[in-house]
Amino acid sequence: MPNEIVVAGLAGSGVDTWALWVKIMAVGATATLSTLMLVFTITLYRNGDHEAPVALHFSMANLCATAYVAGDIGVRICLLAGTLDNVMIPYRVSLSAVPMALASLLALRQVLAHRATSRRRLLGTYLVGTLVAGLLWVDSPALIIASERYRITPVGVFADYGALAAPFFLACLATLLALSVGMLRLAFQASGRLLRRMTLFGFAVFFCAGLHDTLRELGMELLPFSGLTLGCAVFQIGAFGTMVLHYSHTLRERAQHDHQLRRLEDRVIRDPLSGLFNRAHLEQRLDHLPPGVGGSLLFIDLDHFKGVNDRFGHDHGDQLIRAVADAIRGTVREQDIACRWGGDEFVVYLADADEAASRVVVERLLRAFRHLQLDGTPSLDVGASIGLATLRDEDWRTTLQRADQALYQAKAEGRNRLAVG
Ligand SMILES: Nc1nc2c(ncn2[C@@H]2O[C@H](COP(=O)(O)OP(=O)(O)OP(=O)(O)O)[C@@H](O)[C@H]2O)c(=O)[nH]1
Repeated sequence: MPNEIVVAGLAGSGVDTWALWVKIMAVGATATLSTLMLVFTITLYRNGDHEAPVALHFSMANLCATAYVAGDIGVRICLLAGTLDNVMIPYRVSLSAVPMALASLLALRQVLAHRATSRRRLLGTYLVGTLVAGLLWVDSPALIIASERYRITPVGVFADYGALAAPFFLACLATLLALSVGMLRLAFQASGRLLRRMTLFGFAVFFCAGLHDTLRELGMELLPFSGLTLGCAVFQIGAFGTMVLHYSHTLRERAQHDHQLRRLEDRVIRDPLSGLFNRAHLEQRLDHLPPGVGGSLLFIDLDHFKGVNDRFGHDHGDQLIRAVADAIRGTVREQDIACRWGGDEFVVYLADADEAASRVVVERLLRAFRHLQLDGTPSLDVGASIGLATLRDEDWRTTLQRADQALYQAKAEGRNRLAVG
């Protein structure tokens, strides 16, 4: 049919620019969301998320939906531009997207039903979809599209169909129907899963739109526009929202998991009474100090601690250990390592501190220990004996032995003082 006659026929065909703008907005939304979904899918795969295959086939279906809408827009632009020479190209793009989308949805159904679906089976599904899509590009009265000719109706342009057209559209509809029923059953079994519920919703939208558009292609016009275009946009907006929710849920779960892991790690490396590091952790950290690193070790032992236990009871003794630990924590720096060595003994590694700097820290510690207040007791004048040794070119255990000897010296010299080893 000559173009002029076609364009003239379109003048009263109801092809309005508003419908074009709606479709352009729909394709903008679907294209953006498809891209975001694809990025999201890649992130799921990189994080080893078990929902990643679901997201992949879902994204594929969305990309096909985008191609469907884009092709549909191409047809409409050709109509408005009044040049129908190439209208069959976007028309075919749009129609080819249907079997491809169905293949993606079948693959989605397969992974939802059987997590361990073989790759060969999934590839087979996509191959069949591609072959059917390929048939749409062959002009033959025996196939789906008979020729390069088209039909003009009040709602748009339709291909000159071949013998397989009606079976093709009905097969697409039957596949959609079967998928919807299967999905319904799956969604019912896994009603708690947001992603699956969303799939169900998507199928409901797709099915209604697919039914409408199949009838429309077969000549029964219900609404003056293609339902799949808007159905795809609605579906994708919902699908993207679901993905965001799913991802935020995954992130929340991961944060909780990390928190629990940190708490467990803390239990392993900390002394439960004082909250300081335990001996094993200090030993491990000192074992991993780089060779030649500076610093010093303090060996602290409370004076007459047994007397506190005897006078005020074991609970007050525990309270004093906690108070001393707080005082140590409040005095040392972030990079230092303070540990409860055992009983009333504490060891502190002062990073990069020479003897002079360490003496300043010891002064502060002894001052902090004075007048520690425990519940229901008078202010305690807690004294501590401290042995100090700076790291040399030797094993840290040797340095600690020197600090320990210095501690005994401090005890011997009358307690509550510092001795350097
Ligand atoms: N309350 C309490 N007491 C503890 C804990 N661990 C050890 N002790 C007690 O701490 C006391 C340590 O006593 P000693 O090693 O004799 O030391 P001291 O009484 O401080 O005497 P000097 O070190 O010689 O000044 C012992 O009586 C232990 O039973 C604990 O976790 N809580």
